[in-house]
Amino acid sequence: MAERVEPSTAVSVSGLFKRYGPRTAVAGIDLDVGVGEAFALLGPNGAGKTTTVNVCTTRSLPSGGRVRVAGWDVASQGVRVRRDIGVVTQHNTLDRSCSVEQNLYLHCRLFGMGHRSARTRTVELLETFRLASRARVDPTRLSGGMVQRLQIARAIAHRPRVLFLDEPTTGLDPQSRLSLWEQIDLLRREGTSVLLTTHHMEEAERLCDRVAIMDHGRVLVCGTPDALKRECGVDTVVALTLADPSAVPAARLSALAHVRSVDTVEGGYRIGTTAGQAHVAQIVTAALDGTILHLSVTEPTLETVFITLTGRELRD
Ligand SMILES: Nc1ncnc2c1ncn2[C@@H]1O[C@H](COP(=O)(O)OP(=O)(O)OP(=O)(O)O)[C@@H](O)[C@H]1O
Repeated sequence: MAERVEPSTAVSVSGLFKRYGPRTAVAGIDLDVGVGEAFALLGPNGAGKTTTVNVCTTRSLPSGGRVRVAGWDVASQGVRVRRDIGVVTQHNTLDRSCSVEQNLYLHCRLFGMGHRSARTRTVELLETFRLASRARVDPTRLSGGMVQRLQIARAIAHRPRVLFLDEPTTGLDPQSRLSLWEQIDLLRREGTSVLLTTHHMEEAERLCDRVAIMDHGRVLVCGTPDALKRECGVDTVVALTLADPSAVPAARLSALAHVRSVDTVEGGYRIGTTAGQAHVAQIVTAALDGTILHLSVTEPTLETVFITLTGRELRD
């Protein structure tokens, strides 16, 4: 009988390294996802998010470190891990030779359910994921949003303890994204632990209790979205679009009191300040030479946190 540690965490990653030949994809990370928690790995392309998920879901072996999922060790207890997880990868892995309902039914049978329970579960999932009217159609005839709903429905059909979602809404239109977020909320309320990867900061913030920001195979920071934003040292972000940005040197803005960061963006600057909105006027005055076309004053986001940490934008 394989040894199992009753998990206090859904996912426990300790000193994980993953190398592909000379390339280090994950450079020694530590993470814990609590039972019932929704956790996001947020970062740009190539940060190491998918590699981390691949190790957690036993698709690839760690080069170093230890990973436990639902209490099982991914390297030595892979079969046990696989029974306790649901996985939605970045690719459409639906069986195109089967109908929508058969994709669900066969998954249930593969995970050991009898005919009757598999039928009942299939009907329940079709209803929950609003796919009942498409039950008999071929998955190639579904919209992108429906494909993702079906992939999630299938991933949770056997009631896994931990659900892994790799970029679940990439490529979806805003309405389908919102609808998928509602489905993920539902799973959360039912107590499923969720680890999702995304490069979409609103998604991380909207869906997850905690976020780890990754870059170049490392975790830069980890915490609740509110804590990360508080700790980034910026409380107001002023975005300026100028007719002539060259007339306003970045150094002039950086030299202003309470300005913490100045990033050059297309057509202007994004300025992080530490003095609330009280000092926006001094920024406006300093930028008048460039003729201001647009000005916005917002609170920091996870994007601000990423920029503060790396000097780069999260989006490509
Ligand atoms: N099978 C592989 N062989 C070689 N290098 C790989 C392999 N898989 C990933 N990498 C490299 O490891 C690094 C991390 O990739 P990974 O896919 O984990 O990043 P990511 O954050 O998930 O980004 P994306 O959103 O683009 O998938 C990248 O430099 C990538 O090229």
